[in-house]
Amino acid sequence: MTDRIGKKRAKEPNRWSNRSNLQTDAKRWVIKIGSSLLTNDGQHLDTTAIRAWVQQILQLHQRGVEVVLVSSGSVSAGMQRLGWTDRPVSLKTRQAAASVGQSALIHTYEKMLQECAQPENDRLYCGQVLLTHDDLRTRRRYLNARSTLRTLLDMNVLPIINENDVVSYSAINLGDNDTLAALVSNLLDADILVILTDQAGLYDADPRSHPEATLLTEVGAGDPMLERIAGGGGSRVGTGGMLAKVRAAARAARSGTSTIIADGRGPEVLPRLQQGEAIGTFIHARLPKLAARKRWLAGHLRSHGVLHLDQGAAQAILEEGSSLLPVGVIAVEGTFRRGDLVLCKDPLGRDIARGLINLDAPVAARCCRKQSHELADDPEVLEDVLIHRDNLVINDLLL
Ligand SMILES: Nc1ncnc2c1ncn2[C@@H]1O[C@H](COP(=O)(O)OP(=O)(O)O)[C@@H](O)[C@H]1O
Ligand SMILES: N[C@@H](CCC(=O)OP(=O)(O)O)C(=O)O
Repeated sequence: MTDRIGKKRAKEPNRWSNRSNLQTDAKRWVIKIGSSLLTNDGQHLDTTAIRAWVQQILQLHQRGVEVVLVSSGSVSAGMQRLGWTDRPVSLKTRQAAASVGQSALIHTYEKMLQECAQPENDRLYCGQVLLTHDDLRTRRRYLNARSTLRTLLDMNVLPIINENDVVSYSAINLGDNDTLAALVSNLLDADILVILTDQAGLYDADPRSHPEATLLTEVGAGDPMLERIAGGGGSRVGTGGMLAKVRAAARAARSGTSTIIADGRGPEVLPRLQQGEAIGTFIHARLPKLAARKRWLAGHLRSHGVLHLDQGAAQAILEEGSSLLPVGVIAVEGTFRRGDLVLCKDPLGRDIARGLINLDAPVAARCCRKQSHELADDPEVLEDVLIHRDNLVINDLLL
């Protein structure tokens, strides 16, 4: 198995972008810290380790990196507070432990952020975000979650995300936070997803049962080989295991986000990654972010409205790759909302493009034919571009 992977890897690095550059250039990071790492024996939060990660996150912040933290640990923290020694198995006891533990978990992060703050730097506050499966599947809630997270980032706040274990029930819960972290990476178009765990990265076999296993340094997301070597479920404490991490990397790659799996106990692991060091396993997204986004858009079947374009606007988006401005739109149809997919038609009624619109339908309707300066005083006109070119996919058949 090692040989097969070895041969493949020997050919592949040329096809991939330089990992060191990707790491140093990444401006928005989603960092996931798993249960196995956060706890001592699965029972207590390891506050010394949490302090070290908080210090590292503060360093990233100082270097202009936006960080979103996905942190497990609520069940373990709850066990600690409740004096339980065995991990709860029934859904209701697990939910109860999570309820008690989540506040302890956030309290620990807040305390560490306060203790590690440097007087010369602005204080970094954290905001708790608990998400369920439904929040990410339902378009409206998805957009709300995205907008809240973006606002927190704009306000320079560290969002700390966990699954809302108290209301998630087994049939629909995400289960492991690797999946949640990948979905959040898609939601926010993260530049990089860093999954910190209790191993140095992804090995060609489970290092617990195969001490001779070799660490893989660079692989491609979605390679079926990875699922085979990633073994089954997680450790005694963790939920998803390496398999969930490999699948999360494939999911993150859909938005062009590459993933790093690394040892969370490694000294200064986050700042060193940010400086481009080759630590852990780098899972390349293969497609650049913009191409991944456009592919996702192209596959999005359901449109919520239509924009009728004049000839100038049709030409500008088809031939010059421009964004769509309100001045080139003659009329709008449909009851779409900001963030929905809409079709663009030219004066002959042909579907020439599809894209994500920046305004709700009534606001878009009153912007038609108007120049940007005519819209400057309208508080509901949140953007002067109707569809940004990065969110626009042209109908190739017409070119
Ligand atoms: N190929 C592999 N490489 C590395 N670890 C593996 C592999 N296959 C299975 N594992 C196991 O996955 C565990 C990490 O997953 P998990 O316990 O869910 O961690 P976390 O709580 O950090 O999400 C490791 O401790 C390791 O035993
Ligand atoms: N939401 C749960 C975490 C679930 C879990 O263990 O996930 P993971 O750390 O990915 O193995 C908690 O906070 O305890």
